[in-house]
Amino acid sequence: MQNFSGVGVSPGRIIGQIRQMPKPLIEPADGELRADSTTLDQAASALRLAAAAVEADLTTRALAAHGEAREVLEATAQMAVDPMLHDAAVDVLSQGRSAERAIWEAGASVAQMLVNLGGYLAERATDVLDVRARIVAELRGVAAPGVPESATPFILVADDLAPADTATLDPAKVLALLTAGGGPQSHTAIIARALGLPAVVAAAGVDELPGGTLIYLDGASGAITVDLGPDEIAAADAWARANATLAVFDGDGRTADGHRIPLLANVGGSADALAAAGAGAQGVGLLRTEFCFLGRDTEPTVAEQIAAYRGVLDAFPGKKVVVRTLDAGADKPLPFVTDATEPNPALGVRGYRIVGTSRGVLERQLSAIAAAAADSTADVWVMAPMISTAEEAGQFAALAAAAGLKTPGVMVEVPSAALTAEAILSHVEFVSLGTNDLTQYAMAADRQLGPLSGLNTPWQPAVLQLVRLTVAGAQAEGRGKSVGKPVGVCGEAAADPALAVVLVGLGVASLSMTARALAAVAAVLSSVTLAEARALAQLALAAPSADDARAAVRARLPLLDELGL
Ligand SMILES: C=C(OP(=O)(O)O)C(=O)O
Ligand SMILES: [Mg+2]
Repeated sequence: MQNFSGVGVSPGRIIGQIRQMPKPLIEPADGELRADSTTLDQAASALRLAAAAVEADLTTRALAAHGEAREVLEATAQMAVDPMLHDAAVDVLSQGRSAERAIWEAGASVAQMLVNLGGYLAERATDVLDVRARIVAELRGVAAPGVPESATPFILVADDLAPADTATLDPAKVLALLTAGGGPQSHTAIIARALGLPAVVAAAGVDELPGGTLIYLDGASGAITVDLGPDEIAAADAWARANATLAVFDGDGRTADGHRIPLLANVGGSADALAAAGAGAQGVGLLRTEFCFLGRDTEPTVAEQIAAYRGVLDAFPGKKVVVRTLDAGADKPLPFVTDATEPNPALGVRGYRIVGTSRGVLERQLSAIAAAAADSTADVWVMAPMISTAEEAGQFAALAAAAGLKTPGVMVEVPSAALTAEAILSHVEFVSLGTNDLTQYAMAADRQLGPLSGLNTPWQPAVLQLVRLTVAGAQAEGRGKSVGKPVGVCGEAAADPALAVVLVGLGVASLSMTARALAAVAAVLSSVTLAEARALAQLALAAPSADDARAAVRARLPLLDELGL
């Protein structure tokens, strides 16, 4: 059978059987009619049988689950045989519609009714829609939507994974992720790194592989091998051994000659923060506050915000925590601030820009951050996303000061900010490079698109130059002062151990990443002196292409191969 190649986005070499994520269910056509040969009674009983099968399946899964997951599955199982849903479907059936169309329409009207009732019941609307899709799949004899069930661990293969799919992944069951679509900064890639799962994206054709196929996946090189030999078995064994040594970070990021580089964590809420603290993170370099409120239709109250931020601060007493104000828009829309009709959301009202369109939201958020900080021993820094000009940085600093926050900073994730870093830093205390967006905007390549993954890498010469210019801007701003203002990195580039060394060589003062990457980055960083890191940075800057830069640096970091990174 043919081998495949994609873009490696989360390292790890693994052999396992694949399970295909079912294709998204297609809605039964509006007006789809029942076959003439099927009576109303026959259609109603087919519907009842399909619903009972869905109930049985969900109940079996509930029995194997624990805690909250069990309760959710039990409740969803009951929903499958809910008499109100069934009666509504029979009503539609009696108008001559097919069983699939009947349950589809009945599910929509029951879900709408729950939404109208509001509160807890409104939250059940998604369960009804999930159950309706499962019943349609059962009636059609195709696999139910969602992550497939399996008694044994497997490599999950999909076209691409949505945030809702990745949220239900069980890391004990899923060995690795492999997608035909998606890009290096897509949700699949970010979640894989956060869960520590090896992953390859943009491997065209893998979604056609038969379920159960045994494959070898290399999450660093992007290679997928279907014809396994002794080399693949040895590589997977070596990775399993090396991975065990990469499980611990001693909480002190430094180069071989003892130059300290704090290694911080990117988190989306208190659960992440607790895990990051457990993994030795020296603080939080990026709290993505929008992740605390994804899916909310309304602005969280100040009290709700204080509680969410306090949960993160409490995990890091006495340590630095950089709280980023809402970065809503583009790939992270929040209905209460995002205009869903924007023609070009990545270039739209995103991040800090909501200050001009959603009056008071930023001010209320800053006051919530200040209140949470006042109650905490954490060293709270506050940072604005999507800053394009020095004026915006100045306005943000003024708003932060008005809220009583002392350490304002901004992200450098738009090329204009990198080019004007000196002026920006005259207004704020620090900057943090968001290499995910900086790459997307420098290369004019949507960060979510697999076909553009060659452009969309922070190894691109243009992106490395923008990092260099940002550091140069900070140095110019600090000239004549006893201490300069720090430039950190909180984009995914910091989680790539080879690139982390280059960033340090370019003059970056701290690195923030998914907690899972801390140990690997710390190990590789401590294998080079600062002078060696600087030499590697020069090598990368001099390379004619992203691939050349990566290959030249990797060739001089033998530890990467030894550790399977
Ligand atoms: C860290 C970044 O922000 P986000 O990924 O949340 O857009 C970035 O753009 O690099
Ligand atoms: Mg960003």
